[in-house]
Amino acid sequence: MPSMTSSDSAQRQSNHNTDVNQLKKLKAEPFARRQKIEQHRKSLPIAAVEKVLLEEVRNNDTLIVVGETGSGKTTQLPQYLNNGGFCRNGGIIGITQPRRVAAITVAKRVAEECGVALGQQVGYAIRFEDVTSRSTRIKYMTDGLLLREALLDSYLSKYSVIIVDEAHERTVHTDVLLGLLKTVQKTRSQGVSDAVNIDHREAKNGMLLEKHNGSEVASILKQCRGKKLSPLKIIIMSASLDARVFSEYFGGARAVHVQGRQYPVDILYTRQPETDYIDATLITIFQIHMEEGPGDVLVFLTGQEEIESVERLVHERLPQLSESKRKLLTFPIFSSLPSEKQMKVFMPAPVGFRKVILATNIAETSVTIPGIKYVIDPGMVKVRTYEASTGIEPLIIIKTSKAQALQRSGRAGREGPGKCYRLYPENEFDKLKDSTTPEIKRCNLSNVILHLKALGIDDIIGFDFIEQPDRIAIIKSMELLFLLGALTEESKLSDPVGQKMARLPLDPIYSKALIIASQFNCLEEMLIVVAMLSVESIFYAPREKLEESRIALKSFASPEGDHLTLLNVYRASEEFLQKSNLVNSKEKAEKNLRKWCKENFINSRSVKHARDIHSQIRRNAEQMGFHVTSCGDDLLPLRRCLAASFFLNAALKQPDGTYRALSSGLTVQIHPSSVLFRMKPDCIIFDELVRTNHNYIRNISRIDYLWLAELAPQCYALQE
Ligand SMILES: Nc1ncnc2c1ncn2[C@@H]1O[C@H](COP(=O)(O)OP(=O)(O)OP(=O)(O)O)[C@@H](O)[C@H]1O
Repeated sequence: MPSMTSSDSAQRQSNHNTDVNQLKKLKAEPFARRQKIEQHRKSLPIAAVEKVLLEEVRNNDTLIVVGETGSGKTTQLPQYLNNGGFCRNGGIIGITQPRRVAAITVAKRVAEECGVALGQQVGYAIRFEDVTSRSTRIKYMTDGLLLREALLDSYLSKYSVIIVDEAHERTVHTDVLLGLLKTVQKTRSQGVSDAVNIDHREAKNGMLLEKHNGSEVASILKQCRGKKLSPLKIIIMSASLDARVFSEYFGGARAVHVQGRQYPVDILYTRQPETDYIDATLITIFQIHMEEGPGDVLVFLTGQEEIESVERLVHERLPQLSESKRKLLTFPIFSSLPSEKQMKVFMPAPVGFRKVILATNIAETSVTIPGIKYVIDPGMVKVRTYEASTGIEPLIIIKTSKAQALQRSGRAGREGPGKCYRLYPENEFDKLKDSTTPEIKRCNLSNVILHLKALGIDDIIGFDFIEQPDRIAIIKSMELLFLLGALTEESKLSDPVGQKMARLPLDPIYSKALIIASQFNCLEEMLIVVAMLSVESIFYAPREKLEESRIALKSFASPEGDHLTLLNVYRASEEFLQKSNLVNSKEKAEKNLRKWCKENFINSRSVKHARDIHSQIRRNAEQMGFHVTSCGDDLLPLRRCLAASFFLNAALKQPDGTYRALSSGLTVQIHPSSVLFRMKPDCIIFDELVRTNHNYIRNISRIDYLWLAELAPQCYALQE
């Protein structure tokens, strides 16, 4: 054993001191952080009315809470309710958000505030991802997810309180959820009071529940007994809500206003309207960067393309600045970006750097992005619309509503005073619509109808929507469901096709594809195709390496089209990962896969996302009793199966090389990203139609024209 010299000993001593100090620091850090969080919580405007709010919820079954952005509604109210005893008897407080990113980030924040691990007392659930456990009491989720839960438990019996957050957004899911919650609340309180009465009588007469008239009451009562159903409390929440509409809908429900915002936000307008808002955005980014103090910038743009072009322009101009001023980093965030990549915007910028986040309206509500002090709002937003006559859903760019403008400015001023640059004159703001047209009035309703039917609500036109959707849109969507075999001629959910389609968390056409694939013995392949179609941008082609990326794509390309190409990519990536796993640790294998993807111009995050979706839908399919079998090397059944499910998106080549979509009669063109762009087969099916300056169709497969009449006789007949 080496002898210890005095200097060694001194070294050891100093090491020991460092260790102790580090330990102390480690222990002190969370403590200091917790103290800071506690102080922050107390300083929020909502903290002053905690007791009042609890009283209001106790006294009212439905409550509308309006409070300025950043006042603490989303993060605090669920915690108050939990501490106030609303989770007694195992009840859960569910909070719905219109967007995944909000559900995830808010849950993380609240778990931290509560000092618990995410997924324990505080968790979240979004489609394809459930981070909750038996001990979860505060659960953030998307509104769509709660709707799906209602299919399995129509009384939403595990929830004692449901908070519908950001209700002003009026997404189609929010609107359907409101109608559903209204019914559930009524049934549950009826059930509970009946249960009390009957229990009382039962005790007196020794009568058995089963003898009671009315099978519905009896079944509710069974649930009430088994699960101790309590009345459901509903809270509707937003910063920019017309409380009157919601109050009337819930029979005169009480509305409370939480006064005060945490920090002031200075709103600046332009003097003149801007002719080119992208250019104005760029100028404002650099103006802030050159003239304003520290703080990150959040820019609202309309979509991925705009975001990528602004990002490119920023990087082109950056080298023109002096070296010390080049410390500016850009981060994109849009909905088709995988969650892990979206989360990058929440990481602090390196010291000395300014972060510029280029976002769609995904970052508009509920989220707090640390460091944001400046918001740039050009006042535009991209929305999906629905043309019932052609059945297409074009995306158009329109002006935001006042409610959206307020939400956007509310993203500054969350950690300190902020500034919002609206790139239009002040008098333009006054002309904006108060709120956005509810999505239910401008979308394809087939999913909604399928869902309501599965919940046992057959009379769609008579359903108590907060605002009635267009009758023609309802009829068109029912027609689509009928042609897919989901509805019977009496407009009932068909058994088993419609029932199965409603249970799968997918668009009706994708669900249909899985159902047929299980009959065609190619479900294994179709699960992969559907998972790959559910993510965006599998391939990327950087401008400077266009030729290389084209060559890479060729090695996966199938002459039959994009669906089989996607299958090839998925399989090749799986094969690579499996081989790599044999000789490497899991982390190393994943790292190698990322490298492989990069070399092949494949978006590794999209492939990972597709893998996650694949395992989730495969689980769903197995739980539903589907047999997951493969068609092997002969992919003909898969192609026939695509024709049998996507038949409503069939198109025929015309002499000039464009296509005619058979169901809408529209002239469409193959998108340049398709492997069939040059081949142009005679008859094809496509996955989606995107309207830009052309009607582009994407994700296309070659089919045989005769298959249409054979596999979709309800739609097509052979001409004599
Ligand atoms: N992830 C986070 N990181 C840091 N601070 C946060 C985070 N989430 C919330 N906060 C802080 O808590 C405050 C209250 O946030 P909360 O989301 O509860 O407000 P809100 O009233 O629901 O606002 P909004 O209507 O904009 O959703 C924010 O202003 C911010 O200071």
